[in-house]
Amino acid sequence: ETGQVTASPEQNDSEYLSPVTIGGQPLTLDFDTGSADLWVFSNSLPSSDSAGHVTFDPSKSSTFTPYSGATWQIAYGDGSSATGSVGFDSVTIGGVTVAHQAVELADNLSGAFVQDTQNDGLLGLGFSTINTIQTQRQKTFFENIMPSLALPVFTANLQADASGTYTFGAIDAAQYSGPIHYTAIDSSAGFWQFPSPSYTIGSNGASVPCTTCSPAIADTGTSLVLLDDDVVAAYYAQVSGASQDQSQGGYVFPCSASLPDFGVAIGSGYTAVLAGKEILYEDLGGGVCYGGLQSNAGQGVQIFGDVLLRHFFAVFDGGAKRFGLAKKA
Ligand SMILES: N[C@H]1[C@H](O)[C@@H](Sc2ccccc2)[C@@H]2OC[C@H]1O2
Repeated sequence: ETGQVTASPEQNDSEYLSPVTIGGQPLTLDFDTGSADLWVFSNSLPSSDSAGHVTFDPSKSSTFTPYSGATWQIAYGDGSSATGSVGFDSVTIGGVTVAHQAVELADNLSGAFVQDTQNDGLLGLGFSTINTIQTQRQKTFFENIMPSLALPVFTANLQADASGTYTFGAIDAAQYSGPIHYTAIDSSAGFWQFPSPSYTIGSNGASVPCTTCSPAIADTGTSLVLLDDDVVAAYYAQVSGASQDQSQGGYVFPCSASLPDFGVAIGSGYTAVLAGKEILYEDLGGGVCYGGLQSNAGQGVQIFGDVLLRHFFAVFDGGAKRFGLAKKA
């Protein structure tokens, strides 16, 4: 079987939200290849937290079964966090159903989630080695559905400022052109992780070997591209007027600045290049713009988020444990 759903951008393409049905209840979730928990706003949240969100009410689902005693607690790379209880229910995405999916019900959330009222929760598409359910971690939607899919894959075709697509079980030839450039992934840390041993700056920029560069992860739930400090410093050294602005939390530059192209190695065989203009992430006003490339604050991993992914067709191959990028159709 195969399934397909829309991926709708929030402001600045900061995240993408997709329709999911849980126990017959429609919710809008943020599909996140950088985590492995499926959690939803639930009616057990204080109304001050759930105001503006759609909440899942297990008592209204005829197929929900509590997982008594199980709990979960997650802390994300951006400092957000959530905790709660667990049950099992039927989860359908684009016509594809897992009958007995672990569904995590939030009963406590950090502010960023509360304020993000279009977002009713997250659907983790990472590897369940990092699922936070205790005392027994549970599988992701993709891991559960994989054996039933025509192909053990899902693809992300996110768009810049437009509605895109997640597809499960097929690599839709209508969505890309030319070859898909694959790299093997190492899932041992729970991510779609691969080496990124070089980068390029400028059109026809020479490839700069970076043997000490941190490995990269493909993370649909991260807005920006977060790079090792020396890489991001090398880029903005080529942008006149660029500076690190503590109050804005990163590199800013004059909106009129000329931005060089930037390419990152996807494994050792392919460099994904972003045009300079695609590096302008947000106009902060007053002629100051915020960059889509920022520091990973020494996290030891480079995070290739939506600023990169929205310019490519991305293949997450759970069968062959590989990640691939292609040009969009
Ligand atoms: N994988 C990512 C995850 O999806 C988000 S969680 C999130 C927080 C607030 C609003 C929306 C989502 C967080 O930022 C980077 C990393 O952690």
